[in-house]
Amino acid sequence: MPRSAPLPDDPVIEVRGLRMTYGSTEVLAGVDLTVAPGEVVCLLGPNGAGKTTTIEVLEGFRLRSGGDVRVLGVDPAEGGDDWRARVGVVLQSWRDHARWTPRRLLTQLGGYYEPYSTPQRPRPYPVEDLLETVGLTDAADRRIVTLSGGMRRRLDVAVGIIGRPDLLFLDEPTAGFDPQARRDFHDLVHRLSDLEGTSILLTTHDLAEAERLADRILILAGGRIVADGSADELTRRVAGSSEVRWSIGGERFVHATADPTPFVRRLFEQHGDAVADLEVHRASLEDTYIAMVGRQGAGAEAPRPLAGSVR
Ligand SMILES: Nc1ncnc2c1ncn2[C@@H]1O[C@H](COP(=O)(O)OP(=O)(O)OP(=O)(O)O)[C@@H](O)[C@H]1O
Repeated sequence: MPRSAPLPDDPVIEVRGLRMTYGSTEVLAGVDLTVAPGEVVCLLGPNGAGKTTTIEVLEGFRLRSGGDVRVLGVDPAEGGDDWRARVGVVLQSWRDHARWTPRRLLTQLGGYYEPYSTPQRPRPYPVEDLLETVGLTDAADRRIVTLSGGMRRRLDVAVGIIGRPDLLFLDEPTAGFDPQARRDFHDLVHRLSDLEGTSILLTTHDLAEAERLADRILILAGGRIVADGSADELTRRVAGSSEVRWSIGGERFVHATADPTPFVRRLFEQHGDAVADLEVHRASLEDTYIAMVGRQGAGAEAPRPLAGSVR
């Protein structure tokens, strides 16, 4: 049945039952995910979980084995030039045009987007602005082959956004970035999302980065999405508890609780000034991630408590 034109509030990505097998190996066993317009969603998962595979199917670079996939209302396997012009891609590694300069490459690529410019979304991004935005102004006329790894990566990001995409895919965009470059990149993602309304799906192994950037985090493990929510939601849902540590008269205590405030209040009501060395440790996204992925690996269903009460 033909689909009607997508509405502005339709999901930019809608995936149901995505499957991918390489030979006899099933990598994706039924992935469901949705990305709303303007959302920044981060896909996490261990090495080999299938994050790049998922992203490349959505980009239209890989043919899936099964399932229903819509990106900007179109099946990426059938996306035409006008669809592709609305999608920005930053691959894990991109090695081409080594003898060109960043300015020449971006000018050339930008030209391809001109026919797809609209009053709401002028295309391409002005090259000088973009060079400035990604911090490559001073390197704009150097041959690409002479750029450092981090500068190459900035150029990769610039290539991904030169067409002012509605939807941007970023596969491990900050691998090899120094802390300053990483912070600049995070600012750029916020700007793209807040000012340009760009929807973004990114993969990373840096959980602090996921926490800082993502409106929503998806964890891919065992071929499926095993967790979907904001960093706070996942931490509460999966780990479910904070850890309170204290000592009284030199003896140390630990207690796990979902709600540490009333627990600490009672502790002081009972023991007053005798309570020393008080620490409240909220489960981190890393605790949550390890619990989720570990649970998947063990095939167990019950949440694993982070800490038990010793008294
Ligand atoms: N073209 C291919 N042919 C056969 N197997 C492949 C192919 N591409 C990927 N794989 C396998 O599929 C699995 C998922 O790979 P993928 O690169 O999607 O994982 P990933 O989650 O992105 O991993 P990483 O975090 O290490 O980048 C891996 O076991 C990989 O070896």
